[in-house]
Parts: sequence; structure tokens; C-alpha cells
Amino acid sequence: MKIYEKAPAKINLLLDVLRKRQDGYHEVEMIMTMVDLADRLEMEELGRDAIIISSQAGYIPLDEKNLAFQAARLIKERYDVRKGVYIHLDKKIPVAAGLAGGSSDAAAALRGLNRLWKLNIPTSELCRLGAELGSDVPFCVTGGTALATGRGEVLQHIDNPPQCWVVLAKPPINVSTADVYGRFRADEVRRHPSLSGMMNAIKQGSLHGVCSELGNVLEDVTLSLYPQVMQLKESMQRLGADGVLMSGSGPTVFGLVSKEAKLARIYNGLRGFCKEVYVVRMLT
Ligand SMILES: C[C@@](CO)(OP(=O)(O)O)[C@H](O)COP(=O)(O)OP(=O)(O)OC[C@H]1O[C@@H](n2ccc(N)nc2=O)[C@H](O)[C@@H]1O
Ligand SMILES: Nc1ncnc2c1ncn2[C@@H]1O[C@H](COP(=O)(O)OP(=O)(O)O)[C@@H](O)[C@H]1O
Repeated sequence: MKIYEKAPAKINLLLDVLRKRQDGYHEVEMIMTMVDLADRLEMEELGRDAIIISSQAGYIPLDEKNLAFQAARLIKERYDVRKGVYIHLDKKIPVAAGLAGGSSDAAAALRGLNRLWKLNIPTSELCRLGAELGSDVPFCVTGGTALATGRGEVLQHIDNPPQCWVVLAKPPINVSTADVYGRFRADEVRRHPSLSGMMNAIKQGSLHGVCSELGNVLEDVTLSLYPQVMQLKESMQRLGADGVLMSGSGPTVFGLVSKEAKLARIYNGLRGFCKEVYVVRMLT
């Protein structure tokens, strides 16, 4: 039997970092939601006890460094599953982009293997397992829209933001999340975004409100390292996106757009100097 799972990308509508913790992680406040740019996982039982990963993408690890491999190994160990699995990853989400592609693959593997092996693990437990693999994995297990606190693993689900188009543009640089957090200095933050402002805008279903409350304190770090990200932000604004922000630790920049008629101009304008541009919808 084959099982299929979609692994959508996330964007951070708001990302604030409060402080560095004793364990090395940072205490965050984030509003996260999913967009319909997704990897697809195909999972099938193997005749022997092994985990085999394949992918059409040549640029991701296929061994135990792959987050889907780690998810399969974790579930096998915890639930004493002595069966093997073959997982094919059809990658569509750009890698090391601030879109949680690897985390979403891990989350989809947890959901899929729970079904394949009929383990009946509740979602809350899948989230706990996910937190062992990465801070963003619990959110990717549940999807939807959430306020994420702690190191990102403590979730409170909220209403979805109003529906709109999302233009994603990834410059040809790979950003390391650990490096960006490592360079972050809480006392150098110029402006903290307003969590209550964003929560209110979402509650009221106001896209205008959501666009004006967008904020990400990690932009200060990534933009100073990579001026091309700033250039992308400015271009997206100039081309007419209603709100523009870098997602996560970057370098992907997203633009929220209410009117379909604006999309062609934004897409064509960006494609002039950025190869990876995607026009998608918010997943609601
Ligand atoms: C910045 C964010 C925003 O959603 O996403 P990405 O840009 O990676 O997509 C997340 O906080 C990333 O989450 P995730 O990518 O799962 O991070 P992890 O694997 O847990 O951690 C990678 C490294 O980032 C740092 N880290 C991560 C999360 C956090 N709250 N504080 C940290 O300091 C730590 O140095 C850690 O070793
Ligand atoms: N299934 C996977 N898909 C993408 N990247 C993966 C995967 N498994 C492990 N990785 C590794 O994880 C790192 C971060 O990838 P990714 O999750 O795409 O970044 P981000 O969290 O910034 O969106 C990359 O260096 C990549 O090699």
C-alpha cells in the first residue's frame, strides 16, 4: 500500500525574538501560516527493516541527515516498529529558504507513517515527537495558522488570515538558521512587531491590517548580511504588493497581494532578476 502526504511551506507573518535561553535556543513569538507550495511524500512499506529515502531533487541529503529519515527513525524507535519504509520526496519547496521545507517533510513523514503503520498516535504526541526534530516541526504537523511561542513548539491555533495571493521570491543564496540566530542581538532590535496588532488584524479579517502589522526581527540580521534580500523587498513593494516581509531566517521574501490583476506585473518584474519566483495562495 502506498500513502501520500502533502508537506506545505510555511511563512511567518510575524516573528519576534524575546531573548536567548539557557539551552541556546531563542524565546520567540511568531504567527505562522501555510501556503500552497508543497512537497509531496510517497511512503510504501519495504520488505526489510530499513529506511530508504529518494528524491528528484539533487541538492538535499538522502541519508540520516534528511529530516524525513529522522522522523521515520524516531517513530520506529519510540513505537518499536520493526518494519521498513521507502519514502520518496517530490521536492517543490526551495531548500534553506525560511519556508520550513525540511520541517514540513518531517511532519508529513510523522503523519504518513502513523497511518501506514496504523499506530493511532494522537496529533499532540506527533507534535511532541516533532519537537525533537526541530522547532518548526510541531507547527508543520498541525498546519493551519498559529501563534507559536517557546522556541516555536508551543502552539495556540488562531483564525486563518484573510485569503490572498502570496508571491514568494528566493534569491540564490542559502541562509543557515543557526547562523542568523547566532548573530541576532536582542538589544539591537530597532522595532519589535506588535503581536496584539497582528492578532487583531487577523481576528477582524483585515488584509490591510495584516499587511501593516507584518514584522520580523531576524530581517535586521539577514538583510545586513545579504543586501540582495533588501533589494527584493524594495522591488516587491515598488511592483505593488500590499505587504512585504522576509520569511523566517530568510532569504525568501513574500508579498501579500489582494488583487489578482496585480500578479503578472509583480511576477514579471521579479523574474527579471530573480529566478525562483512562485505565485501561490494562502492555505485556508
Ligand atoms: C527561523 C524559523 C522561523 O519559523 O524558521 P526557518 O527560517 O528555519 O524556516 C524557526 O525559528 C527555525 O526553526 P527550525 O528551522 O525548526 O530550527 P531548529 O532546527 O530547531 O534549530 C536550528 C538552530 O536555530 C537556532 N534556533 C532555532 C529556533 C529558536 N527558537 N531559537 C534558536 O536559536 C538554534 O541555534 C538551532 O540550533
Ligand atoms: N527533507 C528535506 N528537505 C530539505 N532540506 C532538508 C531535508 N532534510 C534535511 N534537510 C537539510 O535541512 C537544511 C534546512 O533546510 P530547510 O528545512 O529547507 O530550511 P528552512 O528551515 O530555512 O526553510 C538544509 O541544509 C538541508 O540540507
